[in-house]
Amino acid sequence: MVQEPGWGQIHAGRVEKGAAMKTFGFKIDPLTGEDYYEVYLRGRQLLNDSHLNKASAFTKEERLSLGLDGMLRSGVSSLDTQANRAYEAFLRKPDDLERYIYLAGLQDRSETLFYRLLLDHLEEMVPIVYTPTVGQACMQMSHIQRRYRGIYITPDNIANIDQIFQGLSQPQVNLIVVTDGERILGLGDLGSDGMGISVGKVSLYVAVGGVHPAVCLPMCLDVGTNNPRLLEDPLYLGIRRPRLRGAEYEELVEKFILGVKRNFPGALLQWEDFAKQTAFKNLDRYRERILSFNDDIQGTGSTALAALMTAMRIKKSRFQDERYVIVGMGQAGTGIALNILAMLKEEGLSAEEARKHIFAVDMQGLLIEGDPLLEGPQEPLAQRHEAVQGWQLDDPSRIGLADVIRNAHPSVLIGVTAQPGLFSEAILAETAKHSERPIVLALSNPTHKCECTPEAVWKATDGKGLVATGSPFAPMDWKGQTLLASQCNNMYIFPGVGLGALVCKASRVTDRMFFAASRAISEFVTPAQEAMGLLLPEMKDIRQVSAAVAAAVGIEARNEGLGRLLDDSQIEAIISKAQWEPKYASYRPGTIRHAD
Ligand SMILES: O=C([O-])CC(=O)C(=O)O
Ligand SMILES: [Mg+2]
Repeated sequence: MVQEPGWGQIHAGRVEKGAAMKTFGFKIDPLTGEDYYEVYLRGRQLLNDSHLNKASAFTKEERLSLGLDGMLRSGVSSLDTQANRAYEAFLRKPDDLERYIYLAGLQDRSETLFYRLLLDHLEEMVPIVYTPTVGQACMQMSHIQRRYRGIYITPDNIANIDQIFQGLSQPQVNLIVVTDGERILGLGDLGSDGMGISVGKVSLYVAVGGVHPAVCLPMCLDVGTNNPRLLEDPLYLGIRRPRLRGAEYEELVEKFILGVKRNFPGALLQWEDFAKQTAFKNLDRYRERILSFNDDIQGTGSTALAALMTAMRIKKSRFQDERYVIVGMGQAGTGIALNILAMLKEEGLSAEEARKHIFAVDMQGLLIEGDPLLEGPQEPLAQRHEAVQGWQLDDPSRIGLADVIRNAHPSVLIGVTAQPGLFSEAILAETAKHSERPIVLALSNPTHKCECTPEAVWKATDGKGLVATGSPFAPMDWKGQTLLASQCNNMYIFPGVGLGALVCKASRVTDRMFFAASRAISEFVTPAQEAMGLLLPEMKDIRQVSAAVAAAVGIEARNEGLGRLLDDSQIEAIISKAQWEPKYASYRPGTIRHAD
């Protein structure tokens, strides 16, 4: 008789001493070399496990050997047929939020089927499980919550972090995406409703990067919220109190990091959607102590760098031939500006020379040395007083964007402000006066927050401007030619960086690895795509782009002495083998083992 483990048995039935029972293990048959999963669940529990459930795709043999007889309708569907059935259901949903809820439900039922469907309809579904609909879902998460996914750490349970991690049933954890929900996309503090963003990023790690879904863990540090809408909402499911701050917050983060290191040594941690100050502090404090990076600072910064690299190639110019204005010194703006600074230095400019090329504008106007509002990472981006002497200003108390355009003649405009229309007709016309082929990155999301449309740039520059935007825009015909604007989103970077760092066992994620990733992305853009104005690859190629990014990261890790010592072709081969494809593994019933 097949034994179905009950609760007590699950906790007593430990595969390793001190660990909860795993639901399955990755195995290879030594005789045949076949890969298979040794499955420890039976019957209804197997059907309820999203990593293992095949539903109608369980074969007749599996139904008998895994205690499923009678629990399924007799028809056996292939994964493709299941995906067709699921697509029909998806299309029946009336709006994007309902489509999100449907896909979340599907992911809870069968990860393999969810990822098959997502990969088959990537361009249609990425905007649902990810930006922009994931934002809408996070706004209402306590109202649409279905099954829980991932792990919530709170001030009340941080002391039990080891038990919590050891209670996970997945076979291993290699990748963690964590948020504290304080700055979700451009939507502000969403408390632990922000878990949706960790879940969405993990979905892209799997679909786009090819990381195995059973080794990923979305996490949320629920440390309260300062959002009155949530605090007053009777349905809100997070901790109902103001955010933990200062030493208490830092202590919790420290215990969290130590918990991750103790339980999952070698795992990669992605910081996601923290508020700016916390984001920089955590990155700085932990990047040498744990394999980690910040997606909003480094990920977005590197995607923008890739777009700029392509633009330079199209223009046949170097970074030092351009002058840059970056408006909005949040995480993305600062990350982009620091990357440009690094490229200028790589081209041989001194820090002082490089500084002269960058005009960073925030709330207070152009950043100038000595400004008491300057934050740590912004110091090398502030202009010297001499650089702006003699400028003609609209208002002598503040140097605004229009002043910078008129006096400094920048050829690259980067907006990360969430101020729609900031790059007005007048701004674009003035820019075009001094630069025949300006580069404009209007990165604010969603669409209605964009600093300008691609069309406005092409109108101001007679179709010569090079544009990328945060949200997707339709192509445009310009004098018989099709012009395109790329979507500049960190999804081009993080899945590949994560895959490369993990597979090549990097001990840290360095800035040079991000540069290598940016180069790999830019090199993926073909001359034909460049001719249409694309600065980044097309979404349909994103899985191969992620493999190229992963290989570039692995090679750079090796070169820096931080990763596996393999030659380039070996690295490419292990990356391509590592990319998980959504298809059903074969299962063999394993014996449920008990702790001694
Ligand atoms: O998730 C995205 O689309 C980009 C991102 O990291 C953010 O806006 O915070
Ligand atoms: Mg983010």
